[in-house]
Amino acid sequence: MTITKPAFIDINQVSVVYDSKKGPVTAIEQIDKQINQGDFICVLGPSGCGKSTLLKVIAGFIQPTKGTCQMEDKLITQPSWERGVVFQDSTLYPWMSVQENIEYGLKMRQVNPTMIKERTESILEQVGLLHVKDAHTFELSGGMQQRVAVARTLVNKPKMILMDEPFGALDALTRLNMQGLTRDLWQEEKTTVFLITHDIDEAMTLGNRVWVMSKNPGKIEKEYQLDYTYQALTDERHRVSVDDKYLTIKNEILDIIGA
Ligand SMILES: Nc1ncnc2c1ncn2[C@@H]1O[C@H](COP(=O)(O)OP(=O)(O)OP(=O)(O)O)[C@@H](O)[C@H]1O
Repeated sequence: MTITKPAFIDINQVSVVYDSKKGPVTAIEQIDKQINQGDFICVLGPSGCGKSTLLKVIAGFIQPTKGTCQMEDKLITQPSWERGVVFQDSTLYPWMSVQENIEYGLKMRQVNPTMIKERTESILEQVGLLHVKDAHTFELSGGMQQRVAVARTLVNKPKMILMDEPFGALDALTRLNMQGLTRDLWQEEKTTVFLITHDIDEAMTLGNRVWVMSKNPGKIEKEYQLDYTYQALTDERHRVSVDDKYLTIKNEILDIIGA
């Protein structure tokens, strides 16, 4: 008898229909996908195709109208620290220092104080914020604030991190730095990442799997399994070589999303 391990995340025939003033809106329809532990999934698609809706189902913020979403064989029915979420404009607490913002979730969960101290120092170092740990978050640049948001999520040691256009508001250079940091943390922490972006290069150079969605109804049109992110991990300057295959896939994606 073969015993098959349950998928880490099992998105099983999920549809979400919102009620709106103009009537029901089908945001996503019959999405059927599995995510493996350790995957870095990047999701691309035109505006309104249901990317954030899918993230909210996995995070447990909303329930599917049809179908189910499970994590390690357990139905996802509510948000959990096991699935940390980072938004483009993650709100930090302005009256708290960087360190206090990061510690807050652990304190709420009544984690032991020695462990809180150890984990917070370690994550501050990993994201390069140790030198500003006592600063207020409003004193930091946008890129640094996003580092705090990522650190605040990772300090909980979530099994999965869900990111909704996390670098959308950052300038090009800061964005590149944050992409590199996210890739390194994914590798170091062996976590699972689900990241929504509008940037095809970002998706192709970060994800080991790229899901491309189309709209009306929102569904996953195509999946690419890529190894550019592993190339970047081993390259001294964290770059990937843009080969013919890369350009062909990028053009295919552009065609699917109708850009
Ligand atoms: N709470 C809601 N009530 C009604 N309709 C909604 C709600 N949230 C989203 N929608 C609709 O569902 C569809 C999918 O929205 P969603 O935000 O998931 O798309 P998206 O791909 O993330 O878009 P974007 O790239 O612009 O952020 C859209 O038509 C949107 O207007």
